[in-house]
Amino acid sequence: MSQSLRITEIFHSLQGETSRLGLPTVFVRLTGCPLRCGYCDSAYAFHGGERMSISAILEEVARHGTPYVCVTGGEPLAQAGCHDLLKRLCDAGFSVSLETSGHLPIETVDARVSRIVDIKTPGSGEVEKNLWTNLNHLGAHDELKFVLVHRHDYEWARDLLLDNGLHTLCPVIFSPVWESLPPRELAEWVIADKLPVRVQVQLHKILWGDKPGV
Ligand SMILES: C[S@@+](CC[C@H](N)C(=O)[O-])C[C@H]1O[C@@H](n2cnc3c(N)ncnc32)[C@H](O)[C@@H]1O
Ligand SMILES: Nc1nc2[nH]cc(C(=O)O)c2c(=O)[nH]1
Ligand code: SF4
Ligand SMILES: [Mg+2]
Repeated sequence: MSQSLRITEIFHSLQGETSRLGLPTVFVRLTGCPLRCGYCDSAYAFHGGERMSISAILEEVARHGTPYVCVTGGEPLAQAGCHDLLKRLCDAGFSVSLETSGHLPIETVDARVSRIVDIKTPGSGEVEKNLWTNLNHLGAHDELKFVLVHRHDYEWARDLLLDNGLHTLCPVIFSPVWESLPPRELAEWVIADKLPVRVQVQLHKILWGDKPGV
């Protein structure tokens, strides 16, 4: 039997995060996640979904006719078939990014994929799940991301960044939790501390609000 993955949704939108911000992109959201971040905007992907073969996923992605694909979830790497899916998307010529929680090993991901690796903060409730050895496998086309709940998260992330020179590994994003940490406050903290990070607000939520499929 050919390999299948559990899929919550496949949709076409503008990339709302990372250095690919604003690019028309097809999103493949895999079902299931072993973490429970308090702020998660994708909890509808924890359960359910529909089994799809990798060929059927590729067909659906290709139907949208755009070169950029973002594989997300849920936690995509929690499904064994994710590695094959990423490889097949790259083989088909797509420019692929992966959103991952940083809880599972990233070194086995196809080298052509741009890996966006969250570092979970104390405010997420999942800080103890960070797999710190992932930091040894980052390259220039990957990105590290901190999603921040409050000032304490900011100071924790800032100190971790500066103590370990994380910005020398790959670009680093600081993003406020939507409608929790005011983006302007985060912007002013980063300016005051002259941090070598990119402050980013989720573009798709500014455009369409916080809902599935955008
Ligand atoms: C839904 S997660 C899926 C991928 C993976 N499980 C992870 O956590 O990276 C995709 C991205 O959305 C971020 N995110 C989730 N809820 C958010 C919220 N309420 N505000 C801002 N970013 C959020 C996550 O931190 C992560 O960077
Ligand atoms: N437009 C849009 N951009 C995104 N970038 C990462 C997303 C995600 O949920 O991982 C996402 C999403 O859900 N929508
Ligand atoms: S790891 Fe990602 S999908 Fe899972 S709960 Fe956290 S933000 Fe949501
Ligand atoms: Mg999202």
